[in-house]
Amino acid sequence: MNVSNKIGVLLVNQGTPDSPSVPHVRKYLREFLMDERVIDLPFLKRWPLVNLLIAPFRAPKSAKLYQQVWTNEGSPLKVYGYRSAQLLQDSLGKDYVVKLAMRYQNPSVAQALAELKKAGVTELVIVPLYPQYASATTGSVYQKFMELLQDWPVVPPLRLVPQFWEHPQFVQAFAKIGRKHLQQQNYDHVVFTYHGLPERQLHKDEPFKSCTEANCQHTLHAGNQNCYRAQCYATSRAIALQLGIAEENYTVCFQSRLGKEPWLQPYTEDVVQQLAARGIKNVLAFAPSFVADCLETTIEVGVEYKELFEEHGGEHWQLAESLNDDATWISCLHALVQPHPSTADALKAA
Ligand SMILES: C=CC1=C(C)c2cc3[nH]c(cc4nc(cc5[nH]c(cc1n2)c(C)c5CCC(=O)O)C(CCC(=O)O)=C4C)c(C)c3C=C
Ligand SMILES: [Fe+2]
Ligand SMILES: [Fe+2]
Repeated sequence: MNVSNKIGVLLVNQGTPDSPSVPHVRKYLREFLMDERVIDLPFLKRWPLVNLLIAPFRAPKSAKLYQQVWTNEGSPLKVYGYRSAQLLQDSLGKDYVVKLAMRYQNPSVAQALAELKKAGVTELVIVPLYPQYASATTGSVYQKFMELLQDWPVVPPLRLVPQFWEHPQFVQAFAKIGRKHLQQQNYDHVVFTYHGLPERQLHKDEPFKSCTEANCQHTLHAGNQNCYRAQCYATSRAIALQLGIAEENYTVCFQSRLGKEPWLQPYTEDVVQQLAARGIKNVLAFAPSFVADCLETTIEVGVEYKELFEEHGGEHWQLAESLNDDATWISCLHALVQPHPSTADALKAA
């Protein structure tokens, strides 16, 4: 019998509002922040915090920022997501069906999975688009899938792609973008700024109780290999090594803090001011926890930190653009989906 296998590939990113209007941004924030892995408080504390405090007050401010990044095609995160999905589809060929999903809002994970089911896929590969593991991101995507697959009478062979910060093509893709900037201009310093997390979230999975800033900053070992902070430092080391940037010429920091409790430190806003105070004039900033430009890169890093740097005496602050639809990044995605010949290829060869 001739069995034709089709492999469904789902690229999943964080999500973005359907439009930059206040009601759509509020709806997005509510869904996002009510995820227990994002705000890891009991429901009775999380619900009023999100629905009565954060979403109503943050939505109008965030909507104004979303209006600044919005393009004719929509939110950049989604536009680059669709482009990457199409390029990956072209690269993988007809034995694969590639879809994009957003963990929050649209296209929803449920909708994308239903489309893959309709397309008759017999295997699934889930690719959370987060280079470093965090419970709030990769963990949440995995959980969502496991919930949705509960309704499938036949659960197909499934592969959950893990964090990929050390994948050679991921590192090369960022290094290539950095090299282009370093050839155009002299920089005194490089900043690697990562999306932050509440510090407390790191200590939920520490079998060896070894997660400390000093420890995670320098080593990645069995005890902290799943630690987001340790992976962020390791990502920076890998990119810096490719670019020949010495340790004293770069700084790792964490952005986007929400609320009053301690998040991962050093905070990017403090680092920006300290660098300017040290007389650093030209900075190249990478944001390698994102694979596509979005509000958090274009506005927060590219506009807000730039203004802060200049206010404190800095002269030139440049955001290195994200991977977006870069060819090396698409080959990284291809390798993540197909690390070795697929079942379909093996069947064809037999
Ligand atoms: C408790 C709050 C938050 C945690 C924890 C968090 C983790 C986290 N987020 C990303 C990637 C993205 N975040 C984006 C937007 C965004 N993030 C938060 C809050 C937390 N994130 C908010 C409130 C928002 C909305 C924007 C705003 O109001 O500031 C986005 C999407 C940006 C877009 O253009 O739509 C991404 C992507 C990571 C990688 C991460 C933990 C590692
Ligand atoms: Fe976020
Ligand atoms: Fe750690």
